[in-house]
Amino acid sequence: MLTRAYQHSLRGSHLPAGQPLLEVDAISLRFGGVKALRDISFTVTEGHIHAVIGPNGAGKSSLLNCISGLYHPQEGQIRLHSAALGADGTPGETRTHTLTSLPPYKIARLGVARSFQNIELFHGLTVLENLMLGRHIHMKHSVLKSMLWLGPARRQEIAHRHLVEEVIDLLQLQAFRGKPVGSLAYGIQKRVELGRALCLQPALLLLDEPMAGMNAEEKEDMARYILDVHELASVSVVLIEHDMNVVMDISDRVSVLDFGALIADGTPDEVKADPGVIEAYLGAEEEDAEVREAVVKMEDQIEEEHAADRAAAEGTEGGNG
Ligand SMILES: Nc1ncnc2c1ncn2[C@@H]1O[C@H](COP(=O)(O)OP(=O)(O)OP(=O)(O)O)[C@@H](O)[C@H]1O
Repeated sequence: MLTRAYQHSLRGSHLPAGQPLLEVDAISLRFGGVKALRDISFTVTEGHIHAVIGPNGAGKSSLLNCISGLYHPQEGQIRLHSAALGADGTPGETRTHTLTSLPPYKIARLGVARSFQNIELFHGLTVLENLMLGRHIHMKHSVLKSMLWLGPARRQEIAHRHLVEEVIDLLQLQAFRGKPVGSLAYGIQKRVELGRALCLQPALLLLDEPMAGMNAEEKEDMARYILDVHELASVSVVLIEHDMNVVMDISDRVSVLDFGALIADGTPDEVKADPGVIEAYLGAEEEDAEVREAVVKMEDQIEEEHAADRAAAEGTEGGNG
């Protein structure tokens, strides 16, 4: 819940809602003989939560890595649209940036912020320090000088602190502000990671499985925070998720990957009813069930062998006594 009115906009884009923000246009990515992405096209709309879902190995993280510049697809283009802010505060001239050939830091400067599947925070630093590091792109003075309170760096730090405090408030991190990130529960660390990406004032927020490894209650909390980021801060989000049920309630649009191909792209209701999607997910579930069954059988066998060993050892001890 909001506790006060916010002064800073956390949204880095000035495009009107409903316009194309990110266009993924016929991208293909190969690793040697592995085709991780095959001719993928879809559009992310300004103001949307756009989920990309798919079973393990479908290509979701590869796609996110292409958008954020960690991977460069061999074919196709990814374009980001932006608008300058006019003097009267309304959106001005629009520009298109081709991301496909840019390095990650330039893509981040254009306002594309991301969180990672495995938490990538500084575990020895506090929540506040980690969030301040999320502001580095907007800082003229180094973070080190700011931490040392030197001259103009101090004024800069105060301005950035205001924004960071609003992120802390939005994500209800007040109780953890001064604690080292490494000492916090996993679910809170994931929230701090979301906060750090938000501190960039992103035009587009890329979240890579923000609910991975969480129990049902933690997943529900995280979904609530993502909705708050979207509704209260109006930030557009691309959300990668493995679990179809988690994203259906909060997404405006869903793209489904399977074996590197886009098998569906539509509203949650359209995607849920798509026979190809149902088959891909049922297939994956059946495979999971087969693996689980094999593991149970193996564990039973190991247990039987241990029991036989123990019985033999007891028999030997009895004989010696
Ligand atoms: N750096 C890499 N080198 C070689 N192969 C890779 C690399 N990254 C991904 N792949 C391969 O590309 C395919 C897609 O993997 P990716 O991690 O994108 O899938 P995913 O949908 O994110 O899976 P998960 O849900 O398990 O995270 C897989 O076959 C994977 O082994």
